[in-house]
Amino acid sequence: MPQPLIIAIPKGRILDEAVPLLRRAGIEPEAAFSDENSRALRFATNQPGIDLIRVRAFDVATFVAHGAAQLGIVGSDVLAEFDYSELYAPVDLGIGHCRISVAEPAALAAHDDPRGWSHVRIATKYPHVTAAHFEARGVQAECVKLNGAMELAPLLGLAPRIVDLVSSGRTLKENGLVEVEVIAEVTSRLIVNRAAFKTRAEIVPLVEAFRRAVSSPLPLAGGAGGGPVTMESAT
Ligand SMILES: Nc1ncnc2c1ncn2[C@@H]1O[C@H](COP(=O)(O)OP(=O)(O)OP(=O)(O)O)[C@@H](O)[C@H]1O
Ligand SMILES: O=P(O)(O)OC[C@H]1O[C@H](OP(=O)(O)OP(=O)(O)O)[C@H](O)[C@@H]1O
Repeated sequence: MPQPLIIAIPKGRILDEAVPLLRRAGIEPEAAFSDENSRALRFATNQPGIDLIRVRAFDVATFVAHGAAQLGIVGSDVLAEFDYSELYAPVDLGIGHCRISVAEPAALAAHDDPRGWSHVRIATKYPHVTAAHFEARGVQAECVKLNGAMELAPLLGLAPRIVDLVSSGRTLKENGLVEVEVIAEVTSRLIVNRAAFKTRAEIVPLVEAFRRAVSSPLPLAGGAGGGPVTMESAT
């Protein structure tokens, strides 16, 4: 009996959108998976051949790239920051919509001209994405790495600008910042470890089940062809 496939799921805000998608792909996690009070990190599912782990968003990519998990769900922001060659991202899951943007205080933006920048100091959780974005147009970016609450940096003089995720824009607004450039649109992707994809035959139908789950807004009926994957049908 092969080891169960492990799918890494981020425990932050993507979790709520990921659970219905997992269900539509035929994967029903045990009850503790959606229980915020549970301290467990690895969970069984209705499929004996599939387990889930709940980890931090950035760590999903690390677990899957190193083969500790075979599949995962992760934002394209994280993929862009790490650029792991061991990862294959076959399905855009259409969840976790946001964008990665440059923002600065409204007062600075009022007289700022991004075309005149030659050097910028930026507080961000995404130093590689930030450096690559500015380098592409000949601007040197000096990054101060933060793991959250980037919006505080301009207010407290840590860096005049930030690069962070923006969705409704509420966080920027409530901290007196405005978006001045969009670097990239972000959605969550299904990722697969490339070596596992070649050696574990059951991954192909699982990827197809996710593809169908994205294109079908309703729970998929069981049965051959359009139904959710089972480990029996997958092998
Ligand atoms: N405001 C948002 N709207 C939509 N999607 C978002 C938003 N913020 C983050 N995301 C997506 O959700 C992923 C996880 O973000 P989240 O904010 O849950 O992580 P986090 O809590 O900062 O991570 P951690 O605490 O684990 O370091 C991001 O990588 C991104 O793809
Ligand atoms: O445009 P909005 O809809 O306000 O969303 C943007 C906020 O969402 C994310 O933070 P999150 O709430 O996940 O907190 P964290 O990054 O500090 O963990 C992001 O880092 C922004 O702060």
